[in-house]
Amino acid sequence: MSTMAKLEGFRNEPFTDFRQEPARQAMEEAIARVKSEELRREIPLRIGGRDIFTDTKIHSINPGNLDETIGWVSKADRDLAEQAMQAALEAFESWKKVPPRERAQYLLKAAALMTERKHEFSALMVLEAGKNYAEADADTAEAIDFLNFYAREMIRLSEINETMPLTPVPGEQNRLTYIPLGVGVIIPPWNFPLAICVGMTSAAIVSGNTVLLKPASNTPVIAYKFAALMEEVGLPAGVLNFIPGSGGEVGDYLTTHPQTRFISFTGSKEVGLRISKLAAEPAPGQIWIKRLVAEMGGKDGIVVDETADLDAAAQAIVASAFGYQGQKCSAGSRALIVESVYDEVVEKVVRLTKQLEIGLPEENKAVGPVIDEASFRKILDYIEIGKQEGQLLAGGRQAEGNGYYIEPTVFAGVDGKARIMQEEIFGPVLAIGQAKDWREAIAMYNDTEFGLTGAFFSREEDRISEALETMHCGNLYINRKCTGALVGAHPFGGFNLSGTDSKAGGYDYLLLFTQAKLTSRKL
Ligand SMILES: NC(=O)c1ccc[n+]([C@@H]2O[C@H](COP(=O)([O-])OP(=O)(O)OC[C@H]3O[C@@H](n4cnc5c(N)ncnc54)[C@H](O)[C@@H]3O)[C@@H](O)[C@H]2O)c1
Ligand SMILES: N[C@@H](CCC=O)C(=O)O
Repeated sequence: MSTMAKLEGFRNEPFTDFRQEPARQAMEEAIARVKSEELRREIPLRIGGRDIFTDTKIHSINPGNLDETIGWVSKADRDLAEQAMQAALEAFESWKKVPPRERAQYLLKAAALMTERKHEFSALMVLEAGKNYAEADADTAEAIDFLNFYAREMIRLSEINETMPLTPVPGEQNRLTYIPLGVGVIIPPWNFPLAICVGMTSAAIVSGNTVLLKPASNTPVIAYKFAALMEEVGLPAGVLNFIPGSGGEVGDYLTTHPQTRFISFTGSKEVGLRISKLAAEPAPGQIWIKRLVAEMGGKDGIVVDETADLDAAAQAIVASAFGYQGQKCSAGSRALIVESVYDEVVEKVVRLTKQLEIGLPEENKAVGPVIDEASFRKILDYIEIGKQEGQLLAGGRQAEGNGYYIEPTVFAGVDGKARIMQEEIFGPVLAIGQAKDWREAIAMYNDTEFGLTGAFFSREEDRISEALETMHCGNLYINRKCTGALVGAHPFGGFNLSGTDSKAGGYDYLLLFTQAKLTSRKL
């Protein structure tokens, strides 16, 4: 790899405007191409640079068209997970010595290729994850951003002694160096199947670690496309090992493995807490405390006071609740509105919700399917619970289509302690509650075990200042929706049971995948 001459400052990859006909056409063509050239393939594991095909497979299907196979993905078992661990341990010995600038080059090259083939990556997500064009495009843009951002961050950390010198001591030469940890297990979720997978993996790799990537079982084909891209840019064999498999079997095996140095997990609270517990217990022969980064669920919400721009607030509530069918950890599944404007905001939210078109993501409808049958059943169960806990004002049923379609659903008059106000549903279900004033609305917002994203709508500066201090969450937004964090601009991570607040896309993130070594030399 050639060393880099001059690197421009980081800028976010722009989103595509699909209202423009050429952009829409380009995406339609990419979907047609992916359908004819990339679907229904047998996808291997990649261990130490070798393809391994297994008899047992994950059958990845299109959640919006259940007859469409996306791919047949080989599945690792414990033996293969162990082979991957050995390959990663071996590769670590050489990868850790590759200079940071050189490691960063692999990410920059991958970012450039992904940018060239942007619609191809997005098209595969439209089909495998059920994202509409804008949601898939934002996912790919975020993946490109992570690659570009973490490459630059690794270079910055490697030059830290120049930019943040240690306090000088006469007669000593002191240096701080961020060195890698070892072999890490990367466990991403399916809901940002490219962005989060790429972000978690590339951060660990560029920091000098080698990894075992266990993709989410609903979206392994897009994860493989990323793994293949890293090979295309020449990443040495064994640095990124691709091992799809059952969370219970492969996940537990690697979580408890004595040579696992760190685990980077993004997913549900339940699985995150299980990993946290298992990883805390040292295995025989283990000589470190495993480092755990765990980003988990949310019960995010939007607070609206009586001075707010109510149209903007209603639009933000609908976008936050129903973007990607409410399947974002940042989804605004609660709205807390002061009583004097409650009826007006509810009426606006219901009207906007009823305008949302439901249908096939490849036809770019606003609302597509939820990810799988288990989610579909769980969400419909929560809707039944909601009917006991609030007033159903929109949706409330399965929608038509050969997939897991559910109508965007709004419940109003929901008590702050109700289950649909407290539990993460992870689907297109919004619970609206009424507060006597804005302080009570904030108290209702804070009354949760989570603390990921939130938004406050008001025109009063004093209230905004107070809300900025009192709303307890990792990502708090004023007068805008609570989804859509941008890499570098809105470092992302939550409080409480939303996780370890690792701040993906932020300036502290790579520190989680390194250990700082201080050397002091007497002159
Ligand atoms: N905080 C964030 O940044 C963030 C971002 C995206 C999603 N999420 C959360 O993720 C959840 C949705 O994603 P999901 O359904 O994929 O979550 P999940 O917890 O079911 O699965 C996440 C990953 O963990 C794996 N897994 C399952 N059991 C395991 C085990 N015992 N050991 C190791 N790995 C195991 C899965 O295969 C998958 O790859 C939601 O709760 C959402 O809020 C959080
Ligand atoms: N970072 C994304 C959410 C990721 C979790 O699902 C957002 O800000 O909307």
